[in-house]
Amino acid sequence: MLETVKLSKTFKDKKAVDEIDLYLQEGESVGLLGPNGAGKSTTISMISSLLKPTSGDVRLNGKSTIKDPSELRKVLGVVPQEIALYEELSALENLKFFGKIYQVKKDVLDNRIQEVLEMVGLKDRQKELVKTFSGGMKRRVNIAAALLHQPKIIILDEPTVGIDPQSRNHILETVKKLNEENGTTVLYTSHYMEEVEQLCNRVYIMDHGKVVASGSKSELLSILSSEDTIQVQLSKQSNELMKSIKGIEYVRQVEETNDGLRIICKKGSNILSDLVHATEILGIQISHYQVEVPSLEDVFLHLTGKTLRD
Ligand SMILES: Nc1ncnc2c1ncn2[C@@H]1O[C@H](COP(=O)(O)OP(=O)(O)OP(=O)(O)O)[C@@H](O)[C@H]1O
Repeated sequence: MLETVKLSKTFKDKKAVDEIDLYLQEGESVGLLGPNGAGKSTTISMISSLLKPTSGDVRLNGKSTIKDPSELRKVLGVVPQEIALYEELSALENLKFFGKIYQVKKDVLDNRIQEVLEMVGLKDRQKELVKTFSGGMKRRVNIAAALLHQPKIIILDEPTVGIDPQSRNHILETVKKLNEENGTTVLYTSHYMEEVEQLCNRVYIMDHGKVVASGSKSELLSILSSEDTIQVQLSKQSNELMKSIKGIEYVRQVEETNDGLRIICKKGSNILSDLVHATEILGIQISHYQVEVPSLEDVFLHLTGKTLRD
């Protein structure tokens, strides 16, 4: 349906997006994950025809949207990171204004505004001025505006950053419903792995302008199937123990935790007996030992060396 082909953007000498190939199939909900500066917003701006790529293409049903974005504009709704609303107008007045911009027909606009207000849970607040709204409520008005022309595809750029939990839940539920009940195709960028796990059936992980991995959750988790992550609680912390564990050839990474160590090592290795041996020499007791079930967050850390909130 919608795809990017070797999509790239360079700002002066900075390659913000580097030959990205993404695709969205009709009815899918796809996550775009990456740390700050990975290139997510730049990618989204190019997909939405708000920013011209340095090279590469964006295609809707095989046709370039860079040469002619008119078809894309009809079927795409974009919720940008920045709130773009008139503070001195009510939610209703803002939506009337956006309805005109999106060229929603006059005879259906009033009904459509009520529908989208219902979707984002702001029907009973529609007459209040936007300047009196919380950040989360403003973002919900933004989402409502992007939905006015009944887009087949919606792109949301980190819609839940810095907002109250009630609005966050509303937004997540709205996006889920849009995808599952209305069949709207969704591209959702986020720092929050759990949101993407909840909402999306496929994920792209971006870092330094490139896609470093993509696939369903189970496909991404299989990246880690060659490794075990082990949490150990110890009677005391010891640099010497860290050093000795780090020195074992099948150990890939060791981190200190609040009460012990987190060890990433080759699957099926003999870490328990080596650990027992090393702690005994140093007079340290192991109070708990657990092999972790990996999460997408672990995959992300493995691929980028960063946590999502870095
Ligand atoms: N207009 C611009 N001029 C120069 N550099 C830019 C511009 N826009 C983005 N960049 C740079 O491009 C890189 C990618 O930025 P982008 O905003 O796309 O990342 P992001 O993944 O969306 O990050 P965040 O999660 O912080 O929004 C960053 O290094 C950023 O500083």
